[in-house]
Amino acid sequence: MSLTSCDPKVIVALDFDNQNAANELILKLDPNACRLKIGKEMFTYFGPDWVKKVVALGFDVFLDLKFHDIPNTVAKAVKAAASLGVWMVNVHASGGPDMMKAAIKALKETGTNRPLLTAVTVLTSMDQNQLDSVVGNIQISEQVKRLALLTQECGLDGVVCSAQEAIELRKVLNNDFLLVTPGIRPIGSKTGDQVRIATPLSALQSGVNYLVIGRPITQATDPLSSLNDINASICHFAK
Ligand SMILES: O=c1ccn([C@@H]2O[C@H](COP(=O)(O)O)[C@@H](O)[C@H]2O)c(=O)[nH]1
Repeated sequence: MSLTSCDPKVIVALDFDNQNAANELILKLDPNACRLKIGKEMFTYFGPDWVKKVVALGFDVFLDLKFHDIPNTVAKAVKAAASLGVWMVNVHASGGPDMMKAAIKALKETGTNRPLLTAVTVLTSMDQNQLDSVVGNIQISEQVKRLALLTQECGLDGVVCSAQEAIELRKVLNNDFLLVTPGIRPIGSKTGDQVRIATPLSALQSGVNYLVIGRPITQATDPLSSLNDINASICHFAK
């Protein structure tokens, strides 16, 4: 079953080292059925011109470069990302309030059709031990909540978090503040390096806005069928 929606919930993470392989998949996809995410690997190999080509095909593109630097540098970087016509860009919330405020200010100055700006809270590959070795003495759920509230105070559009935190976050954040969640694994798919995972349906039931899904689609024998199955499983949430 294929499903088309004017607000596709699935963002397909294109993590390929081969542009032809990515293009082959993209040509099978429908911008009404999914959005696309281009991350550090593909951006580093294939650059801004390729991003513009994907945008020109009509896809909403999340440029997932997770900027984390001093405010002036990040402000200029998000402005450069906006010039590619992408739908969403992101920074690390742990870069702090001055950096996040500089980034959203720079985007607002680019005009009304600016990309959405989200901030990464705690990577979905991290468990409590990993977090303890970076930031001591705080539970993952608390750290995610702290960074999400800070991100909202700084005026950004949403956060990247795990769907496991969504129910608690929805209690304290504005309804229109976006929750974008990687670590999505349909039942039976390999976890890989993801730790804080959820199924597509349970994520949306928890209040998530967008599902970032890479390998369960891109590494499937039939990626289009995998995407269609996921969309069918969440058709209740399609607008
Ligand atoms: O906390 C985060 C932030 C970003 N990601 C990115 O999402 C995709 C997930 O791909 P899968 O193949 O579905 O695991 C990947 O591009 C990551 O860089 C994340 O996983 N967690």
